[in-house]
Amino acid sequence: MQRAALAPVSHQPAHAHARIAGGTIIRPLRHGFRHQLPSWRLLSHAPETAVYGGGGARPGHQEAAARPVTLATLRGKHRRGEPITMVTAYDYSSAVHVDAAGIDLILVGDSAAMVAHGHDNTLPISLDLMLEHCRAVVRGAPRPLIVGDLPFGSYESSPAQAVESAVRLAKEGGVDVVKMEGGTPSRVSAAKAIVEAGIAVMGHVGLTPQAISALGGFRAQGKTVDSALKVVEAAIALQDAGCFAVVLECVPAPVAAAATTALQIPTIGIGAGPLCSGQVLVYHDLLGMFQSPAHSKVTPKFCKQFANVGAVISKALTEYREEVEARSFPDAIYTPYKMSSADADAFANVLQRMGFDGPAAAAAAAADNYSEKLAGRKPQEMNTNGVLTAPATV
Ligand SMILES: Nc1nc(=O)c2c([nH]1)NC[C@@H]1CN(c3ccc(C(=O)N[C@@H](CCC(=O)O)C(=O)O)cc3)CN21
Ligand SMILES: CC(C)C(=O)C(=O)O
Repeated sequence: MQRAALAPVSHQPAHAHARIAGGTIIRPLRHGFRHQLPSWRLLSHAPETAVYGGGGARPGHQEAAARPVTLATLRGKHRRGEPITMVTAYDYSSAVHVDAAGIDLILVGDSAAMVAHGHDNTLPISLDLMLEHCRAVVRGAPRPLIVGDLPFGSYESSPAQAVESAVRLAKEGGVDVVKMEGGTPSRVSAAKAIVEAGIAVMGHVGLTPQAISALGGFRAQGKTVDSALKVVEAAIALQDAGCFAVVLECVPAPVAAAATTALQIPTIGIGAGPLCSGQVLVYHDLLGMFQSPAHSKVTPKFCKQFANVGAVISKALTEYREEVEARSFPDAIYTPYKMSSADADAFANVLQRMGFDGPAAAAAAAADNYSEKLAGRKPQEMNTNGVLTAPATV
């Protein structure tokens, strides 16, 4: 599939990895792997209709026509003043939904520690666990650019440690780019080292949740002149280090506006107001996944709930429980595997001859209701042991 857009070769180090080859933008990491390892060719057991495992990238599949988002796509949007969209995802099914919604970027965020694993903050998640989340998301979303979050403890010690961890996210996690928190000189050096290693970096300033200990909680940043200047300066330093974009988290709108105007690269806001180049929200927050009073207390107030998915899930689960308890599920429609009545009779006879009278009677009674001769007809009432209590009526 020939991709149409041709990006100008950038002078910026962060963009250097979007190579041009024969008029086609090659995504060096995730899509590079896909082209080397086409699962539908190498796996003889892959069904013709394979969907899991990246069916979307398969030639001839309708989604193969969709052009994957690249750094060049983002640069184009930013140049034209078009907002950039980003959402977190942590697993295959959420990634499928985010891809289908046409979102530009997926962040496999370390917020997974909280929303997927139930921790109170983002510190506990390991690089190995982040890699599992990244791999699942990559399989679900062939179109968006995928950002892997460097977790706490995986990049602070040295630029070498940062490069090592970023390489693992790209190589083992299959992500396109990485994100790291902070704009102090040591973080800027780490960002520069990762970019020089050939992996594009998204910066993250303002509220950096991995610094919860030093910040004294999930607190908005940049609310005084000094701290506002620090946020903007950190963003500029990250740009100079070669970052292709910067997340601005929990800062007042004037701070975000100043940073967005000062930078040549896009800013992605969360709790930073509308004057950013793009926006990001946590998947579970925007869907309204957590409804309990305890959870709504820790849902940031900047988050709009675009749906009430948690209520839909709770209702469905409750109805399922009630129907199983009432033995109204599964009924005949959801009991699809049929035995011929001849086989069912023979089966009951064999059981009886072996001395299993109870099981023989149960099999015969079930055959009256669920064998092929009555396929699709209404099941009979069962007693509390799950045994049919009346012969089938037509
Ligand atoms: N579900 C979820 N959504 C997020 O946006 C998110 C996470 N988890 N985990 C990682 C970080 C932590 N984030 C947070 C968490 C809490 C507040 C919060 O409670 N903020 C206060 C305001 C604090 C202040 O005024 O200084 C609020 O009431 O919104 C903000 C950002 C954003 N990120
Ligand atoms: C809140 C966003 C920006 C993030 O870093 C995460 O989800 O981990």
